[in-house]
Amino acid sequence: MTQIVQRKLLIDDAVPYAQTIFGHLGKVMTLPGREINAEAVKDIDALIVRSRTQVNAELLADSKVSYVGSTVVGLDHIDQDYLANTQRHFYSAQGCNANSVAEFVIHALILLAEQENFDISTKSLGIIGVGHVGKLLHAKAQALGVTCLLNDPPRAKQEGNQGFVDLEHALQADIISVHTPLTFSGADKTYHLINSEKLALLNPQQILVNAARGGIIDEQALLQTHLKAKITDCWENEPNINPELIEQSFLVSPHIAGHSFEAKLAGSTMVYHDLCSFWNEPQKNDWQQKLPKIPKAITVQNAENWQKGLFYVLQKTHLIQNDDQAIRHNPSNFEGYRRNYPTHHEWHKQQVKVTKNQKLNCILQKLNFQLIG
Ligand SMILES: NC(=O)c1ccc[n+]([C@@H]2O[C@H](COP(=O)([O-])OP(=O)(O)OC[C@H]3O[C@@H](n4cnc5c(N)ncnc54)[C@H](O)[C@@H]3O)[C@@H](O)[C@H]2O)c1
Ligand SMILES: O=C(O)[C@H](O)[C@H](O)COP(=O)(O)O
Repeated sequence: MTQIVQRKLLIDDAVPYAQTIFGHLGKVMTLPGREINAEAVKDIDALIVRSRTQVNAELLADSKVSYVGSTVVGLDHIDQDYLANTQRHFYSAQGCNANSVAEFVIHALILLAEQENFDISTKSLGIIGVGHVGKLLHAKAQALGVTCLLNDPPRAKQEGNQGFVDLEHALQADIISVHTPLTFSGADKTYHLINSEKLALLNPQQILVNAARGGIIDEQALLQTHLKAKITDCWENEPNINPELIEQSFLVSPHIAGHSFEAKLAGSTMVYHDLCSFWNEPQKNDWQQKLPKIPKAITVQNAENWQKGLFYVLQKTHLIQNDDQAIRHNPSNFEGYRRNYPTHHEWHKQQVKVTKNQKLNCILQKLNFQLIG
């Protein structure tokens, strides 16, 4: 009689619904991403990580892992050459959290606009890196009437310069938001892309957002740069973040821009589908019926203007100030807060009932809210 050997999966315990989604494929074990080590993966067939596990020879050399899935987008923690050279299958959920990040950036900017009393539609936005996140941010910013300057040399080389500007030009925008990967080599490497020389081009009226990766902006140089506002979701040396940058930032958060419920679930689902096909197993999607219901509708009444109405709606979907407060006075809470991050939903899941303000209706529609009655 042939004995069926059950496959073993080790999954970062921050992957939502790990057991529910992957359970039928084998024995599921979970560990915090930072605790996944060579000993833990020795006997594992499929390793599924987020961003906190360094996946390289040191981790995998003594293991039988043949499949590595990443339910996030950044690749700076994965030695892809090693995986390819050792014939290990690798898949990452590219694009899974792009909408979450784009929504986070727009929300942060509307919060700033309301607190500083300016009209966002009068501002220009320089988007550095126009991939999954950058494209969605561009579309949402355009919906608000914001003029965008797009910088993406790798795309410009492939597609032609039309529609793109160089970095120095993009850095002239009122607001600059960085959305490149963190890379350390090649013609377009991004490590300290925004260095002291580039920061010296900025003036005290500009706003700089980093929801991409710590290290793309030179943090030491940033600390010497006076700006209207710094919005910091990604940091050098996470989770040991720089208290001075906290103090200097208008809004801080513990690397959660991509942490909407839908984004996390999309990451898990994309890896699950890939693993099913790698193991030639049929997909089971019945777990989707167990997901939480859509949040209740938001009603906007008598908004003074479209920006105030939009701000009201955004705050009902997600109080991003809570993310700030969670670490501002207690930076050691960085990792704990993001690991137990409160659920919030993306705008396309949210019903909104608006009265009278046609412009607000139109903008909410362009931002993919569900307008009712
Ligand atoms: N804060 C978060 O929670 C969060 C969530 C998702 C992604 N991220 C980070 O954001 C990055 C972007 O995500 P994405 O899904 O848009 O990735 P993507 O690969 O779809 O897009 C990245 C874009 O950056 C461009 N690029 C590369 N080098 C560049 C350079 N030197 N200058 C300008 N552009 C350059 C690429 O050509 C590409 O178009 C990820 O690599 C990840 O590190 C952070
Ligand atoms: O790279 C990404 O996709 C994002 O930065 C993502 O939010 C990181 O996820 P983490 O494992 O750190 O929660």
